[in-house]
Amino acid sequence: MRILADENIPLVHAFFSAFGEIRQLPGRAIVSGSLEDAEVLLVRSVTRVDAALLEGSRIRFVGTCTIGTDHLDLDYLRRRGIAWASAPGCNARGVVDYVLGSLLSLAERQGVDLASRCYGVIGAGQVGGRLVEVLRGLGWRVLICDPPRQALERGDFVDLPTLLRECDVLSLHTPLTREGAHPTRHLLGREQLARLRPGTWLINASRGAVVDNRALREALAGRADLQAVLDVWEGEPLVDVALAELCHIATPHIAGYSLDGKLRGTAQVYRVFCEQLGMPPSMLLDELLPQPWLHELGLDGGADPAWALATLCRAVYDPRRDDADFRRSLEGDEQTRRSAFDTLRKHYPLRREIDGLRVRLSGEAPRLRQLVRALGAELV
Ligand SMILES: NC(=O)c1ccc[n+]([C@@H]2O[C@H](COP(=O)([O-])OP(=O)(O)OC[C@H]3O[C@@H](n4cnc5c(N)ncnc54)[C@H](O)[C@@H]3O)[C@@H](O)[C@H]2O)c1
Ligand SMILES: O=C(O)[C@H](O)[C@H](O)COP(=O)(O)O
Repeated sequence: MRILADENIPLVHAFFSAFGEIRQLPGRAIVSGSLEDAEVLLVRSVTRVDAALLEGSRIRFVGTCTIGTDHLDLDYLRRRGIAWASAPGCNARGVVDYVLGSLLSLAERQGVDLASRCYGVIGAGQVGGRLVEVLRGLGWRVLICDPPRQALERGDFVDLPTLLRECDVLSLHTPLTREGAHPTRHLLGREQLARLRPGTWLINASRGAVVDNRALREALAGRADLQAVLDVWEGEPLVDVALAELCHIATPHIAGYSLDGKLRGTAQVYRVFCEQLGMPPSMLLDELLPQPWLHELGLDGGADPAWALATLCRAVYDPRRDDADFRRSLEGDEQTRRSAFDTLRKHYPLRREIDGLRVRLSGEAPRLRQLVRALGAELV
């Protein structure tokens, strides 16, 4: 069996070499002429998988080691009887860590108490749902807008206008969709952005086009009170530099780039592939994941909770590091900037997730215990 894989899929050899010969290419270089006689295609989000790529090929399985599937033409795959798999939830925790790090940075810059803000989560699936749990676990006020879930469940949901009216922080976690009852392309357009409360913080770590980037640039340029954190951009890998410069944090689509999340993505697709072949999976992710370099941390029970929150989150990840690297790459001509975007992602530094952290607390410290639990770290 011949397998063609994006070169940025970690451990692809460990998981897939037993099935056949693996050839690797940069994701953007996977085009129709490069498939040759491959039967299995393993991609990440930068490869558009549709008729233009697959027509006339021998591909019979497509695996994307990502949560998002907007780069796959699923109707075409179904029509052609091509089996496919994605990796639901694989890097959700990494995105939550990114959002927490961004909130800490915004709070520090603006001298704001995070507990005093009202949070609006738009899209409460694997990522947004976990974020809601963490924020509510910290005792903060959270409103959720998720019309598809609202239509199916009886629950505590609000519509988008209510969310825009009530919330000081908006965090977007929807897929990018253009059709259906609740399309998300330009979900936040000029009209919605004009309705943001004074001092709103807007975080987008979903897909660039969920927010109208041009309208956002104009809104940020016209209102100094708004703050934006953007990990995803319309037109990636080319980014609107003026928009990036107006953002509090700007990063090259790395919110979910924890090592754990990336490896989970490979492992999840591997498991579906084994199922397709009717074979029991023999590789276990836990045996391949290295120990985190920081796996235990001690906190005094008398520590200030706000300080403890920042210390625990930043012990694992601080998005200001990625923001600084990205800003240095926003120079040069278009081609230079496109390739800098991809290079930063290809050589992304090692990062782990907060739920791999063990925290030793001295004394009773009920508030700190609640905080550690809310973050998903383990109390020892
Ligand atoms: N920046 C990154 O690194 C990164 C990492 C992971 C995922 N993502 C993106 O985040 C998206 C969400 O990931 P997930 O794992 O939570 O997906 P998910 O499918 O588990 O959840 C998406 C949620 O959005 C809701 N939704 C759909 N349309 C909506 C609308 N119009 N308004 C409000 N809610 C709506 C769905 O009902 C669902 O609950 C992915 O599709 C992907 O594009 C980005
Ligand atoms: O959908 C996802 O899982 C994320 O957006 C993922 O982190 C994208 O990373 P890429 O596939 O572009 O490497």
